[in-house]
Amino acid sequence: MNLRDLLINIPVQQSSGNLLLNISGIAQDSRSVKPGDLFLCVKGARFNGHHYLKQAAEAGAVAAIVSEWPTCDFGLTLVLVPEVTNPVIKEIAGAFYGYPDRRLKLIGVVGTNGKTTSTYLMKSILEAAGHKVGLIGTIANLAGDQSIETGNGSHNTTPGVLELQKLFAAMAEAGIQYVVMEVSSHSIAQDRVWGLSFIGGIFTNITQDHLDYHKTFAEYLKVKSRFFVELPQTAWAVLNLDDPHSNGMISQTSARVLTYGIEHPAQIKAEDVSLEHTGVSYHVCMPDGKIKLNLHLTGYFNVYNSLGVFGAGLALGIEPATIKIGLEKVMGVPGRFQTVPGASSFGVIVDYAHTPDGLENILATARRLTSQRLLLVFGCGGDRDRTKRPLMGELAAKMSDFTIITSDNPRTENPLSIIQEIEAGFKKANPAASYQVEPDREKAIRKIIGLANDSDIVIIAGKGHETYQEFADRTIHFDDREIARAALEERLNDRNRVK
Ligand SMILES: CC(=O)N[C@H]1[C@@H](OP(=O)(O)OP(=O)(O)OC[C@H]2O[C@@H](n3ccc(=O)[nH]c3=O)[C@H](O)[C@@H]2O)O[C@H](CO)[C@@H](O)[C@@H]1O[C@H](C)C(=O)N[C@@H](C)C(=O)N[C@H](CCC(=O)O)C(=O)O
Ligand SMILES: Nc1ncnc2c1ncn2[C@@H]1O[C@H](COP(=O)(O)OP(=O)(O)OP(=O)(O)O)[C@@H](O)[C@H]1O
Ligand SMILES: N[C@H](CCC[C@H](N)C(=O)O)C(=O)O
Ligand SMILES: [Mg+2]
Repeated sequence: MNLRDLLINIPVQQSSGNLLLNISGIAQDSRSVKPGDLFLCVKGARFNGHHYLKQAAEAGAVAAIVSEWPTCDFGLTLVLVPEVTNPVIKEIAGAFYGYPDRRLKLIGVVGTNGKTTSTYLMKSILEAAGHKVGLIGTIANLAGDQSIETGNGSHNTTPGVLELQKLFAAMAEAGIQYVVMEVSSHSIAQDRVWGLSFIGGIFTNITQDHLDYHKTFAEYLKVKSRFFVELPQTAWAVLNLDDPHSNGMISQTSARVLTYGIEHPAQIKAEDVSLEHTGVSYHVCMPDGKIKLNLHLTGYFNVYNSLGVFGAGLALGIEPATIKIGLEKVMGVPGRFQTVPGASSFGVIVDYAHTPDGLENILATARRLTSQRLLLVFGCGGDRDRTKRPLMGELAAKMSDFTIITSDNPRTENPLSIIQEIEAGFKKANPAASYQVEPDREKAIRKIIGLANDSDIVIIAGKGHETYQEFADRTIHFDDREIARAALEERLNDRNRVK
């Protein structure tokens, strides 16, 4: 495709070189440029892409879009625009990939907790209704059962505009009809989802997180609400009425609204909730009937996640019996209340709870599932919202019987400083609560598994499906589930030796 054809909707201020040259790909990171690419110079939060023009040219880029005219063109065709924003990138990438999002039905899931879980449930419902479904989110990007790599290595929940267009193109090519995607607050604030026509959206909840980025809760709420404000009249919005912030979204959206809840009088309600180790059952009460669900996912919060997607299924005209089949097919979501096999007399659960609300929910659920002790290992991520650390410490002190405070992706921070901030909340809430500090997460997991007695539940929180631990100078392979399994095996071998 020639460069000029990619610029049809772009306000070009100046250019040099051949605008008719062929473009074989688009990159916005010099490290991923391939020969024949168009390089987009983005001024980001940490770097200025204009400083990487030379590297891009050396990697084979043939042209670049800039917002600052460089002193040297490195042999590239240059195009000057006022700013290389995400909407500009969306236009260029859209033209390159043939506007793939227009060929897909997009459903967005917005909320602090429950997005990943909801997308897995929604995918299963749509598949039960006979559709080919894509999924975009924290754990993976999927076209049906096929995983699609974005190749940018950033592990974003909602990928950047360029990766999104690439993903949509691959999905459209694979015959996907619906795409269920997690829409993070960062992605709304940064216009990563700008210009996408969602057919509907689900709101799970909003509680404290990401104040490092959004600064205030009011701003965080405003950003999440923006998704619903921008939904067109033709779209639907399914909102959780038990979250008080849904009311503001309902009054601001022009989409068709459907509400769900347990406590408040919503259109779709859960009744007779029964929580077991193996799952949760309840009745969904709808305006025109009632249906019993037996989910393999457990936790009170999964009643909310499943109600939200149930509402979305109804909004799409799917029969309740089909929605039920889809929901009951889901055996689990990786790293979400995932039982580690190998412990016979006590339970070991790995969970992605990394917010105060997530931790509170997971501990409350586990408490209802044991008559014995609740043992917890957790930490908080570095270079992320610091204010959630003492709050999570506080919850651990109040809700678990014994806690080991450890590290969770310290990134550029000192692991012990993060732990101290958690510890401050812990001690303040319950000076008598017993705990230990062990910054080495592997040792912490081994230690807590060594301490478990019959019928206890061990919760390993914060990293869920993650297979890495990020430090200032390196990222290592790290999987809570692998370490817990190895620790359980060792414990068993040790006990057999003693016998
Ligand atoms: C702070 C933040 O959110 N940054 C996001 C943003 O990056 P940015 O545009 O600011 O980029 P930058 O790193 O300053 O670099 C500027 C430009 O220089 C380029 N560059 C840089 C270095 C180099 O050697 N060569 C080069 O060309 C970069 O590719 C980029 O184009 O846009 C990128 C593309 O969309 C994102 O990948 C990136 O996410 C970073 C990696 C990140 O960690 N984000 C987290 C906080 C995040 O977004 N999390 C949410 C989940 C939150 C939730 O739980 O709800 C998410 O959606 O993932
Ligand atoms: N509806 C919910 N309400 C509160 N907590 C929840 C809910 N659903 C899940 N959780 C808790 O939050 C954790 C993360 O769940 P999930 O991955 O589905 O959320 P997410 O919104 O995708 O998170 P992220 O923002 O990191 O992508 C779970 O492991 C569980 O502890
Ligand atoms: N989406 C969340 C994930 C946090 C997971 C936790 N393990 C951490 O690294 O802090 C975030 O980016 O804040
Ligand atoms: Mg997620």
